[in-house]
Amino acid sequence: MKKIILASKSPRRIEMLSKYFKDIKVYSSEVQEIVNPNDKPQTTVMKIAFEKASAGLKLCDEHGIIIAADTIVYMDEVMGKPNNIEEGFQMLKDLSGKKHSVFTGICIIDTISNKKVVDFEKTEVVFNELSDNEILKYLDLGEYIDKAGSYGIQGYGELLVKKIDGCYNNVKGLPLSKLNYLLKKHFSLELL
Ligand SMILES: Cc1cn([C@H]2C[C@H](O)[C@@H](COP(=O)(O)OP(=O)(O)OP(=O)(O)O)O2)c(=O)[nH]c1=O
Repeated sequence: MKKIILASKSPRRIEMLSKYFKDIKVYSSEVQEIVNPNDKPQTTVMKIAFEKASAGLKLCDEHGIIIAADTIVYMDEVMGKPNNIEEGFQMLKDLSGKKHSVFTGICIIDTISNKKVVDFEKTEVVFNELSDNEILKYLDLGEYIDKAGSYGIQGYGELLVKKIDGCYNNVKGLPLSKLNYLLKKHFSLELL
């Protein structure tokens, strides 16, 4: 069994992957997440996931399957992680009562064969109408800080969400079904 190497510091990604692979190796790949406004959102997340996996490849000193991902919220423009509470407030105000898309790019690299696969998943999310007071109460909980679009669907952010169409884990940052599909198809490996 090949070693699974996760090039991500995201606690959600570590937890989701650890459920299926007992002994994963984690490398925190610090890459500058550059967004070209002319790129489609799926191109943006695939490019960044590729950069993260490539940074992981440079850092790691053992062979295995490197997995990296990048998640953005998209509504007319890319929403990454907020830099401060004011940005968090503005993002949630913009998302209030509307539909947006969450894109996650995945990159998988086999360090021995050097095979590289990049793909993405998209989930549509509809938000409830949020009053300013509700937004402020949510921000006060602090969970917005390290999340694209300033919310976490897996946390108190569940109360902001009216409905979703697509993969739930994709919104959390790692579309496990798509990952399983890609591992099976390209690397003869599967989660179960
Ligand atoms: C929309 C949404 C995002 N997120 C998270 C998933 C991602 O971790 C994060 C977006 O940031 P990313 O840049 O994708 O990832 P990261 O910085 O957390 O980790 P790394 O670069 O080391 O891999 O937002 C949630 O946890 N829940 C949600 O509902």
